[in-house]
Amino acid sequence: MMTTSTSQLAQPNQLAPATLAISGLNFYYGSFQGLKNVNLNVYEKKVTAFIGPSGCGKSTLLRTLNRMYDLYPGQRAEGKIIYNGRNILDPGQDVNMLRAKVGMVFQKPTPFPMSVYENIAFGVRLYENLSKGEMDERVEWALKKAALWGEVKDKLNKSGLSLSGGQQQRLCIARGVAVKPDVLLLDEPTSALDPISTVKIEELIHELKQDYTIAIVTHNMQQAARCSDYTAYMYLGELVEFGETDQIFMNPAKKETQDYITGRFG
Ligand SMILES: Nc1ncnc2c1ncn2[C@@H]1O[C@H](COP(=O)(O)OP(=O)(O)OP(=O)(O)O)[C@@H](O)[C@H]1O
Repeated sequence: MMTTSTSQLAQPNQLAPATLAISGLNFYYGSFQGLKNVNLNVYEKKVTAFIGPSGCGKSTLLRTLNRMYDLYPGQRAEGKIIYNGRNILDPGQDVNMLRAKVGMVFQKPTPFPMSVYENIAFGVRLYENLSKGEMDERVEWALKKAALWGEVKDKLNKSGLSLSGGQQQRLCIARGVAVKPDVLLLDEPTSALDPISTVKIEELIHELKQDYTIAIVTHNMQQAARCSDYTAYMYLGELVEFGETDQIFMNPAKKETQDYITGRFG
């Protein structure tokens, strides 16, 4: 069993190396502090779930991991997020390259208003110069990785917006995978989807973790329990407890975690 404090974090027995090692992370929306001294490892080819009540900072934490917040004035992060030996919060970090390596899928499916094929090819062209044949192969590969190829192989020239919500979300995952990232950040990826699409995405997460490190924000505790290897419970911008998912759900070290996962919170 593992316990944590926000100042000094014991990590689980390390079966996998940390792809992202977060330490002393503070985040500010102007003068409001959204994250307080967060320490956490996101382990390679594992799924890490961020859970906690609304407003606790789950999405904020996820958005620091590829510096998505940089797009918004007044938002800033302090501390360390070590990826490939470098602190990605350093001003010298190439954020476009970072976002290719640490891709993000949002709550609502956000396909570009272009064909299924172009939805994938567009991002690849930003980073690589592929021939038509190579691009065709990459598009097919990404759609297969996202378990969507069978459903769209005859609709590659149709608009991405013509797909169902669940298919659109898998298209967004394919788009993220196509640029060959190391990490996929999933921000409540099934909250806008029906139960069948949700099961498909959860199965897909299980497949994808063979190749990618995954961090997922979810409100759905069953989903966290089903999909993740590690779970981080957050409250008011602090990391309350982090550990292996089985331990967090079956034997949490902190009463606050226990209250939340058993529905006694609030
Ligand atoms: N753009 C913003 N400007 C100011 N404060 C913000 C902004 N976005 C979020 N916050 C605040 O930061 C805190 C954390 O928000 P965040 O969205 O990370 O929470 P969350 O745990 O993901 O919540 P939810 O489950 O409701 O999506 C909240 O108090 C929120 O009000």
